[in-house]
Amino acid sequence: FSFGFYAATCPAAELMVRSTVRSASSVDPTVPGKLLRLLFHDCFVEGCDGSVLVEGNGTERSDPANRSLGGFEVIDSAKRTLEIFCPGTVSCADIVVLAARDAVEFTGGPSVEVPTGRRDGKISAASNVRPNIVDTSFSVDQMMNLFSSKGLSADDLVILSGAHTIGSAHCSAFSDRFRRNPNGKLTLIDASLDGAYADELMRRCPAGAASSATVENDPATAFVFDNQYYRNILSHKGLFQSDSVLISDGRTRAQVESFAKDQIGFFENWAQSFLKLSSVGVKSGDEGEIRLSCSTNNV
Ligand code: HEM
Ligand SMILES: [Ca+2]
Ligand SMILES: [Ca+2]
Repeated sequence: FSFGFYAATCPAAELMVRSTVRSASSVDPTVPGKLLRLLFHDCFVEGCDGSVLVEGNGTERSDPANRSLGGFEVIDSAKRTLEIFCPGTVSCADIVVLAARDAVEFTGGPSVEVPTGRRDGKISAASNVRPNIVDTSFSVDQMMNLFSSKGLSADDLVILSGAHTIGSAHCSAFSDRFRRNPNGKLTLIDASLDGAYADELMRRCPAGAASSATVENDPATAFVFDNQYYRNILSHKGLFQSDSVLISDGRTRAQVESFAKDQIGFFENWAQSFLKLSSVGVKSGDEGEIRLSCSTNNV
């Protein structure tokens, strides 16, 4: 597990992932957000080992908490290219990390050099998902505990939550923060939410909205990786409860305020925290395997 792990065995590996991510993102601007979230959900369950990619009954990917993940076809497509030029060499776990790294860069975020050489895990169990993934209802304490179990700090929590500067969410992820009264008016259940913003969210997620309806995480600059997320939460327009609570806790509020004013500082910190996230529970050496297809374990 090191920088340039494929320099001898597949020198163009990072370039091939990059060009796959670039072309997929130019066709579909929702791709970067999906790829970035995929990394989070991979690394928090069994480490960054591609376990989230495996298809089938009872796998992580089949768990309801992972139903709204996307970007799998981009990973598969990069893997297909890599299998042509460097068969059996580049892990799916690395492709997930490289794709997330590129997604951030292509949307205007910092470029981060990442070590490679992660091996693909052989275990992917739906029952591992819920205990390891943060729910939007979590308190700052609960989030800090889960992050700390992955070797990540309270600062990492604030910094990595900045990922919500791109991408989108299904109505069900935040609809419990307000309620529509019979007269059509809104009652705030989560009083920390800006009323006008909640009205807008209710309009975008009307009763009987398709379950596929989505809202942008950061409506101001939805497709730009910037520090707008922190300004949103300071103005009580964090989309998830788990975003809003970051300013109600003394241990996280100062960081939010500082990143809201300082994009360069956010980018520098992002690079560090991204490296930490992408190193969680990495398998190397003779652990795991190099999958031939990202959606199935080798037979
Ligand atoms: C800290 C606790 C976190 C919670 C509670 C949380 C929760 C969520 C939820 C509920 C969604 C919406 C999913 C949907 O309905 O489609 C979402 C989207 C997203 N999350 Fe998080 N998240 C957290 C941290 C992170 C981290 C650490 C990252 C990456 C570093 C991340 C990246 C994203 C991205 C990019 C999206 C947009 C996905 C898309 O566009 O499809 N999140 N998150
Ligand atoms: Ca994993
Ligand atoms: Ca943004």
